[in-house]
Amino acid sequence: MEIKKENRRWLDAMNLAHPIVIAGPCSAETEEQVLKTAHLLKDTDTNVFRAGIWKPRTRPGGFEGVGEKGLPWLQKVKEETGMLVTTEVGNTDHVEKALKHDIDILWIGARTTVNPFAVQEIADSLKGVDKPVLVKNPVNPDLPLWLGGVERLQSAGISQLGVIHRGFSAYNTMHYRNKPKWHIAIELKKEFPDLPLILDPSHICGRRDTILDVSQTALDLNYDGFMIETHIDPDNAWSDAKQQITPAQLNQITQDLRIRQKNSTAEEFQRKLNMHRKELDLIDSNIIDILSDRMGIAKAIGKLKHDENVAILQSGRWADILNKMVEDGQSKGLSKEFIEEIFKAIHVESINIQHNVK
Ligand SMILES: C=C(O[C@@H]1C=C(C(=O)O)C=C[C@H]1O)C(=O)O
Repeated sequence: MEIKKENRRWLDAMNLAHPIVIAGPCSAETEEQVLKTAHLLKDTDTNVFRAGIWKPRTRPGGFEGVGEKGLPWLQKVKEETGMLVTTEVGNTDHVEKALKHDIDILWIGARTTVNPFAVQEIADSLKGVDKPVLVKNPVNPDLPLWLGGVERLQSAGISQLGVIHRGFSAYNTMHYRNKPKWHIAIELKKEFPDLPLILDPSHICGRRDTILDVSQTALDLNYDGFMIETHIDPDNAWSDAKQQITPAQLNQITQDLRIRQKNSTAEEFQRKLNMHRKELDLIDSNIIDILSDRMGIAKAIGKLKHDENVAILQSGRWADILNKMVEDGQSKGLSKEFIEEIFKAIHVESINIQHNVK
C-alpha cells in the first residue's frame, strides 16, 4: 500500500490551526441531547461532530443505538452549527443509510476492522463515494490487519483516508480500558507518515481523569488530532458513561494540551540534541552487546539441560528474576510495566535459544 499526501486532502483542506478535534456523544440518544451537545461544542475547538447511531455491544439486550432515526439529527447539527458530522458504519446497510443522510465522514469500528469480510463489504459498498473514511484499530494488536482495512478501502477507490487509534483489548490492562501500545502507532507513522492518525483517548482511558495525559502523549508523537466522547450529561449517558466528558471539560483539555512543533532548527537545540543522540547510540550498542552475552549464557545453560534431560522452563528461577528486576528497576525510576515487558521478551528469547540447542 502506498499512502500519499492526496490521501489526507480532507484534513489538509480544513487548514486547521490546531490538531483536528472530533467530539460528540458515544451514542446519539435523543434529538435534544444531540443538538444541545453540538451547540456547546460549536464554541470549542471541535471541527467534526461524532455520534454513534448503531452501537456494537458485547452482549445483546443493552442499548444498541437509536438507528436510522438519529441520522436526521446529525443533519440538523450540520445545518445549525456548520460542523461536519461523522458516525460509525458496521455493514452495508449502515453505509447506505449514512450516505442517504449525507454524513460527511464515516468510520469503521474496532470490532469491524478485525473482520476482513466485513471491511471488504463496506469498501465495496463505498465504491465511487468521495468521502473520508477512517479505520479504527482492530481490538487485537495487529498492525497488518489494521492497515489491511485501509488497503481494502483504498483498493475500492476511496482516496480520503485516516486511522483512529483506540487502544487494544488485553487481559491485564493496568489503568487503561484498552492498552495504547504506542509502539504500534509509532510503527504505523514510520511506514505511512502521510496517513492521518487520530487518537481516541476515551476508549484507551475508559475514564475521564487520564484523557488529558494520554492526549498529550499523542501530541508528543505527532498525531493529527483526537476523537473524544463528549456528552451534555456524561453520568447519565446511555453508553460509556464513565469515559465521557462535558463540552466544558473538552474545552479545558484542548486548552491545556501543548502542541509541539515538528522540529526546530535552533542551533543550540540541534547541538544538544545531536550530543544526546550520540550518547543514546552508544548505550543502544551496549544494550545489544549485553543481550548477546546474556543469550550466549542461556545457550550454555540450554546445553547443560539438554545433556541432563532437564526442562527448559524453570518457573521459580524466572519468577525470582522478574521480581528482583522489577524491584531494581523501580528503585531507578523505571516502571513495573516497562521492566516486565522487557524481561518477558528476554525470557521468551532465552527459552527459544535453549530450545534450539542440539
Ligand atoms: C536460563 C534458564 O532457563 C530459563 C530462562 C531463564 C532466563 O533467561 O533467565 C530463567 C529461567 C528459565 O525459565 C535457567 O534455567 O536459568
